[in-house]
Amino acid sequence: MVHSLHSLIIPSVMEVYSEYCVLIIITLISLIFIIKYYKKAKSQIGNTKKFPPGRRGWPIIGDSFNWYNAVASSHPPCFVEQQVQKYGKIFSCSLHGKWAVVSVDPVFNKFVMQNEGKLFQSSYPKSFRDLVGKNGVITAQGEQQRKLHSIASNMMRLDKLKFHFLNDIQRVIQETLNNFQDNEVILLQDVCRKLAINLMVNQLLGVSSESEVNEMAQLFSDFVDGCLSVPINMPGFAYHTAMKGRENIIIKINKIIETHRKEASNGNGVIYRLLEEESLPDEAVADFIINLLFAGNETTAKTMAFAVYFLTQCPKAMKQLQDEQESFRNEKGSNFDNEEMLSWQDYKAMPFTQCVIDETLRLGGIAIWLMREATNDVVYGDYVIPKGCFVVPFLSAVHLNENIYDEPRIFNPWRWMNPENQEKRNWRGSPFFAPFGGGGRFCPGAELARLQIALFLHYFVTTYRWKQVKEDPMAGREVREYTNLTDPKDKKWGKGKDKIDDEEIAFHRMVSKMQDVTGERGGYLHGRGALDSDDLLYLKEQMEAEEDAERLLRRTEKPVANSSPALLPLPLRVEPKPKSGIRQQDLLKRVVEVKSKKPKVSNSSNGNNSPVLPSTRAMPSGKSGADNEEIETLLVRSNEAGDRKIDNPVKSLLSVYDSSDDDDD
Ligand code: HEM
Repeated sequence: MVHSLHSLIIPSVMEVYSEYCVLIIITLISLIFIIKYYKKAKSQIGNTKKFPPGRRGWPIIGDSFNWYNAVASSHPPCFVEQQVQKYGKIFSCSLHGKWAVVSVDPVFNKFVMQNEGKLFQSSYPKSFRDLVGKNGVITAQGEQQRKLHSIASNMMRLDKLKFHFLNDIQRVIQETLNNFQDNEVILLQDVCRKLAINLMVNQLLGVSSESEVNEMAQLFSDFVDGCLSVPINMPGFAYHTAMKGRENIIIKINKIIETHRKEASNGNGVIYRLLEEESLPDEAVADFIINLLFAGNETTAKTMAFAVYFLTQCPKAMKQLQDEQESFRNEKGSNFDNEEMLSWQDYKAMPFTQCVIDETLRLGGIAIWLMREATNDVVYGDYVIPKGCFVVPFLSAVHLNENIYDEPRIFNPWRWMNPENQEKRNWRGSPFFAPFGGGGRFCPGAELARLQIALFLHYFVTTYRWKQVKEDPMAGREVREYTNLTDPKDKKWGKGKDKIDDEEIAFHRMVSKMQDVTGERGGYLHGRGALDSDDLLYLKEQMEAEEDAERLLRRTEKPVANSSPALLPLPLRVEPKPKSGIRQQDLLKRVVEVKSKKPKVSNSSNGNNSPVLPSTRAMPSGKSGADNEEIETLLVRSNEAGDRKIDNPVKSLLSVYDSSDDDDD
């Protein structure tokens, strides 16, 4: 039984166990009901010859256990891949006593996402709806969902982020990281979780004082944990604590609303803009905030943690990212630590960091699959999907498909510099890369999440250092050299372009974008017959995204275009850093000297190897892939770029892997 949007996006091991518990409870209590439903569903399917093929699994339980074992494993799509080999890219199976059509077909996935609210809709159990609130965008359907979704998208639009969030995010990151004590042993995932929650509290509620942030963060944390638990609303159960957390959050939110109305107080949080710019009833305001909090918290935290994990496994990528990030500090000189922060221009000039984020989203499987229900009998190609059937676009399987990506289980941020991948890379509309979903439920927090992750990476890699205490055996299993995937010979565009060409491209893109928009939002348009402001907003966002991608490409192309093939591969180039003497390798060595007597740090043995996908589920959940292994990371703050002396030698100890599932409790 799926309990929450979170469980659809990032099932963790704890969640899997709670799924089992729920499954058993439901199976026992609802046996008769399920058998009835099963028979009904079967007769329905019996009548439709073209129901996608697939195995039926065990009675009632169907394939539920295989399914959850797979998504908790190091390679979530493994169950799906087996079925695909037997039955094709769209197949059926039985989950929780209900038929599910699972797809690894990018085009069908896009079709499902685009037809949200028309042929398909997301569906959640009542327990989850009660927890996140029925007035929030996640559980809302139809017109209400569209309205809330457009408010959320508008609040977190790219151009608003620079005014409302840029500096606040940096301040919260600095404060949160600085708060970890020297010699404190902290799991990396806990650092990221704490950080993500503090960011959410700050950005949604505009709360900035440390005590208030901590108080709200605790309530939020109770709430989020309960979303992943067995839905028993009795004292002692996490679900009950979460419901209490929800009540307390609502009390806080109502206080903010009251003070805002009485004293015209204003802050920088989304809530203030919501109150100023929109006219939602108070209870809808609370649910709106709670929904954003829920959807944006774990997703961002896990992406941050995965990014550091993958980078730690891949020293070349780490170095390139560190060089890119340190260049901003070098430009700003010693002012940086005191008063200056990264500017919007800086953020827009981080091509490699953006590649790292995209690669982390692709490989890390943050959004593994989406869950929908057919609202009608849907005919797609040769298939008929009966009304009421679950429909599961399995995004991760597309992201890890070797027919779509070269060496898909390798962390290779450079792949995104390859012009051939530029179209794929459009995470707003590409069928091949949809880490933020698509269609009417496309993640409204996507830009905010990317900004938070980029800024986190900046402060993390330029200000802290860490080391793996134990080696990851996975990294040694497959030894690979990075090869430059952006062979200049393959460059079809971007070279020698003149203005007219550019204009032509822009014009064509405009036309095709219009078609995309009318296609994607076709259902809405049919009713109204014309593009509305939402459509135009959407269109503008798409155009901006593409322009960004194009600018990024131009920037990233230059060095490759100018370098001869003999100098390839680009990622292997080692350049001295004139200003900042600090290098990850050096840092790691020195850290080892401080912490352990080992002559070499673990990642040096990793050398030029590109890490294989370790355990996409392992890092957040602490399970599988590297089950018994703990890679501890020593985090040390360096006070000044260029200062080779360690002023604060042992800031804190992080661990990339958690060897237990406890943290999800
Ligand atoms: C790396 C971080 C993130 C990832 C990978 C991610 C991914 C996704 C995905 C795949 C969906 C679509 C779910 C579906 O179609 O059923 C979604 C929806 C959503 N996301 Fe995100 N998200 C992230 C961060 C955020 C942040 C920071 C926020 C807000 C502060 C946010 C708010 C939402 C909301 C409100 C929805 C529901 C939209 C709707 O149902 O209309 N997300 N996210």
